[in-house]
Amino acid sequence: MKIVLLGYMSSGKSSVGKELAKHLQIQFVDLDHYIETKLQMNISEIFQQKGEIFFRKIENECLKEVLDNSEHENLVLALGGGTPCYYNNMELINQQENTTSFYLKQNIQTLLERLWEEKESRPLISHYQDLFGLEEFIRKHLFERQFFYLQAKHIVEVSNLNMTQIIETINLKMNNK
Ligand SMILES: Nc1ncnc2c1ncn2[C@@H]1O[C@H](COP(=O)(O)OP(=O)(O)O)[C@@H](O)[C@H]1O
Ligand SMILES: O=C(O)C1=C[C@@H](OP(=O)(O)O)[C@@H](O)[C@H](O)C1
Ligand SMILES: [Mg+2]
Repeated sequence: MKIVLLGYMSSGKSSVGKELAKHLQIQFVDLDHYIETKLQMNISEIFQQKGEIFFRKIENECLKEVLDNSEHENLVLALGGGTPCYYNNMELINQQENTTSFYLKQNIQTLLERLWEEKESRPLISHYQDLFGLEEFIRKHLFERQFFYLQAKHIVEVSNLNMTQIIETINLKMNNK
């Protein structure tokens, strides 16, 4: 079984993915980390030196590579926040056999607090100098992206859940289907 986690920046995809894979004792791949290893550059360097269009192309290629790799039969895959919104990435995920997807739906306030603390590592928002500007961006961006996120097979409202509860909820939803 392949489990794909998607959602907005800082919704918890990478952290939940790592814990979920540990819990299920299966392999974990973080798509951003996979790209960084492949290119020997971090995400910020890729955006700065190669641009976002290049990043989206590599992201699409790496997604296909991970999904098609027969060594990754059982896998938790954490996407980047933008992965579902480019190319036919959601179609690739939803058409993949033995694969299910979860949208980690987080509230704006938590996203804002986390992203304000961690904006330096995220090139799309690193230039924001005030909270109001960042909040306005997140609201508009999430509104645009939600269309793609809602194509996930399952939605997990993570706002009021701790890590253990998120993992429990994912397991429950997976076993009911
Ligand atoms: N369930 C959680 N409870 C508290 N903090 C969390 C939780 N999930 C993620 N975080 C924190 O939120 C930040 C963003 O998480 P991360 O996993 O990097 O999100 P994403 O991969 O979706 O961008 C990190 O600082 C992480 O420690
Ligand atoms: O939302 C996005 O477009 C991005 C999200 C990031 O991943 P996280 O969602 O893990 O921060 C990373 O892929 C890149 O900075 C672009
Ligand atoms: Mg991440």
